[in-house]
Amino acid sequence: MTDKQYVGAIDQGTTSTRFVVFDTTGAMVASHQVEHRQIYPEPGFVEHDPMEIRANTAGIIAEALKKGLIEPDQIAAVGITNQRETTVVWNRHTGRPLYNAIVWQDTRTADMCTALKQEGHEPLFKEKTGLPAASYFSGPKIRWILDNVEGARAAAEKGDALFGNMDTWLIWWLTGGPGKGVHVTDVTNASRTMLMNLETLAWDSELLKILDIPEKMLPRIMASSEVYGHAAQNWGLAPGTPVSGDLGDQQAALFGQVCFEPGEAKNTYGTGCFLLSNTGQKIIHSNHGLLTTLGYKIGNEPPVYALEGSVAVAGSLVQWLRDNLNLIRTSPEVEDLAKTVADNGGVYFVPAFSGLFAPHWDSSARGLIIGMTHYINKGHIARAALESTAFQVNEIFSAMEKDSGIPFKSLKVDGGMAANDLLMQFQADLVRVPVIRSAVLESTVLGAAYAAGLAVGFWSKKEDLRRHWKENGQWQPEMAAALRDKMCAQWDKAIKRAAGWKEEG
Ligand SMILES: Nc1ncnc2c1ncn2[C@@H]1O[C@H](COP(=O)(O)OP(=O)(O)O)[C@@H](O)[C@H]1O
Ligand SMILES: O=P(O)(O)OC[C@H](O)CO
Repeated sequence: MTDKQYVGAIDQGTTSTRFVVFDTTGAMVASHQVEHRQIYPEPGFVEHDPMEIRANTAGIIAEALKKGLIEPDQIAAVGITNQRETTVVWNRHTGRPLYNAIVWQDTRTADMCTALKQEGHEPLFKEKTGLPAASYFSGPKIRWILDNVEGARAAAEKGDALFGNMDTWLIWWLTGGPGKGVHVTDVTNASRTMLMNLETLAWDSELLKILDIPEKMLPRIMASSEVYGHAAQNWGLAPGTPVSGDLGDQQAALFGQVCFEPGEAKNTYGTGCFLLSNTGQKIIHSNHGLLTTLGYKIGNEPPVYALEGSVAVAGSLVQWLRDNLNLIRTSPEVEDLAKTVADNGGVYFVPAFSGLFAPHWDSSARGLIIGMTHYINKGHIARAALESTAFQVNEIFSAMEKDSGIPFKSLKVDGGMAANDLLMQFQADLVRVPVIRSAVLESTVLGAAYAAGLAVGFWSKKEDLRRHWKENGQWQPEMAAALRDKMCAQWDKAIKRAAGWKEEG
């Protein structure tokens, strides 16, 4: 037990990093968030500056505590959750990254993945890691850095270069950096690398050999809730604060939405959109294009697995309407713009900006807007953009039902884009079950706080966390079945036209 009043968690997301402080009831008491630069050096490349993210993280911790009038020594423990797959390789002596972070959305390794398929390796990756050979995952990104950044391979082979996703990078710095920082990750993040064996929860030497990645550079794989190390000076935290929760953001949302039983599922609408369903201690391999992934592992308890449907582009399409087309000034304005028209006017928008993820796994697909006529105005484009998220979710929802063999009775949702009521109604119309929105849209960061708090006795057992969950809004299916089916058929046609667009090379 602890006499401290709060737990804090860092959410290192694709577009921003936030620090949130929670009390014992799971209520948010303070938070602060800053965006970081999106770096697009060429089509298909997406990078972040790891040093910028590191500096932002220190800043937001101090600012959140200041805003909430919270003293650092009132924080019992800190958790972290992160955009998954995004890959950093850095020098262990200086802490300098060898290259920018290669973001999960980046498709530069598409040809490498095609080659893995052509060489017949994909079934082994699927069987051992639950993942197809796709540019989305960390393994190919590490290999790209080793092959393309001068000196990287030699440094990795000597043990001078370390790999990490954003959790590993930040925990290493948080616990002291060069010479002191712990080099760790958790099972959920490791399960997104194409390198971890789902059964042994260890790096798989056969897969490392195929991708030619030295094991020396990989972090130690730990549970999602255990003490990894303690905060160093200069992070705005009391030195010695336990760092004790680590989950990839989508698994953190599953945990934050208290989906602890097999069959419980959640869908998070953020930059991308991710539907995860708890499958308990069973490793279920999908026959419908879903991923098998780790759900969470609490201390010494057995691991919990999940099935996942991943959508690459959801809220980021709204940001694109804002930043690249200047159709709106803020993301929430997309709802008002979409409401200026009664329907999509026949327009379908397939946002395959990073290829298509589940259930298609087509790295060569590219975005399209189809069905254009003189009648179409910006309201229709906004509406089609919002609808594209719901259509993609509907595809993974159906795949999930087919794989599990059990129809869902409802869909629990969260994430920044779930604030959009028009989208929630259209989503309910497509999936034909009630859509139930959690009162805490930031379930991601709450899940990381829960994991950190459980490890230090701030909360004694996960079952106690259920009582904190509250609903904020429900949407019932209203659309006539014939119209819904017609729209889904149009969407299928649009998807087929986006497929296979980019030539190799
Ligand atoms: N009212 C809204 N309608 C549509 N999209 C929204 C709305 N509010 C936020 N978004 C989108 O949601 C995303 C932010 O959600 P968040 O959960 O913070 O994402 P992440 O954790 O991926 O950074 C952004 O892409 C933004 O464009
Ligand atoms: O940053 P988010 O919340 O969109 O999440 C990104 C995912 O973790 C990518 O797999």
